[in-house]
Amino acid sequence: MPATPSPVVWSVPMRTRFRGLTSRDGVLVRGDAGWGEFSPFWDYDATESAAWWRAAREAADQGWPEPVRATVPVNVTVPAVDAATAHRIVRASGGCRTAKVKVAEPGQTVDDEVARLEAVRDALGPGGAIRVDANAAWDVDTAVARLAVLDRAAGGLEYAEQPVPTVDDLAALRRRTHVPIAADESVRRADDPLAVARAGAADVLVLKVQPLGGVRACLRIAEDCGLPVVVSSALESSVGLAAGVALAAALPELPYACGLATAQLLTADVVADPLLPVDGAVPVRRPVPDARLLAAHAADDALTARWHRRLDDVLAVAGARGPRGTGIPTGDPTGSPTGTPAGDATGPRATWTA
Ligand SMILES: O=C(O)CCC(=O)C1=CC=C[C@@H](O)[C@@H]1C(=O)O
Ligand SMILES: [Mg+2]
Repeated sequence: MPATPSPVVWSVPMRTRFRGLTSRDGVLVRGDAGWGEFSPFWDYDATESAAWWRAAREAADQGWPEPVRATVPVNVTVPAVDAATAHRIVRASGGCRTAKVKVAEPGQTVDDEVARLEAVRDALGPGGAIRVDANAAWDVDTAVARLAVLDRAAGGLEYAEQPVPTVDDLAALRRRTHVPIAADESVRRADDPLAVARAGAADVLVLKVQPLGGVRACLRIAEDCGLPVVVSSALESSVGLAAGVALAAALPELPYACGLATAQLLTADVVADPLLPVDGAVPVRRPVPDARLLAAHAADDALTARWHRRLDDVLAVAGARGPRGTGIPTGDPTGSPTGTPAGDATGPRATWTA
């Protein structure tokens, strides 16, 4: 049976608006080691997106380091939804005992956040862990005041993720709150991902495989930063999520549940066996794209062309290799020795010039 040509552009609606997104799209590329996902958010330019491409090529051409564990504990991710919906999401999470709750959503109030956190605590029970993510929305004074309120509402916060924008802000906030601070954007969008650790500005580092350039790059950050780390997704399909799971599986220490249950935020997936939590954990495995699902969720011509142009820009900036490592990326008519998807051949044949 002919395999699905690589690269393939996919698009899937989100179950709930998250990060301003109502749908998620990206590119899957296949190499000798299997399938990789290149899916930088559209606000990342070609220079920043080069790391995302390196992560995809690592997955496709090299594969990942050996795991030291067979399952990865994961948190449920609660978007900026009403209290009843938040409660339902936590209860339907597949046994997650940690919840990350979005706060500081534009247009919402502290009362919305308090109600959401109280509902999440009720759904989790007293033994659960609750963390919040403000995506750098507050100034330091606002963060000091707001974290005190949200800590009470949650019945105790495990940590607050990127409450404020800069490394200096994180350091200043850390001196004024007892809530532990996790750095996310200050790691993945920084020229030096270790700067926040060297500044003593965080208690935890968030590692996302695609923005940081791959599993091995993240393992080096984890080794060098001298802080506990938590793995989190970039809202990928299960093909891309598998890289985050591989990172979490290879880390010597895993003190926190990982933000890798985000397949739950998508209405569909490109694999027949999505990476979803069972009893609060995701198994360490590498799902293979399903040809029929790729066809069902193939991006339209306009979006496919947009991704073609984007990858041309990234390849030009980064001097990166195209799909299949050739430098002249073309549709791949042959099957891959590993990771050949189930089903009959489908999907658009794409050709990209380097
Ligand atoms: O960490 C999680 O629980 C899920 C992933 C997640 O929250 C995010 C993924 C990508 C970008 C952001 O929207 C957000 C984050 O800031 O961590
Ligand atoms: Mg974050």
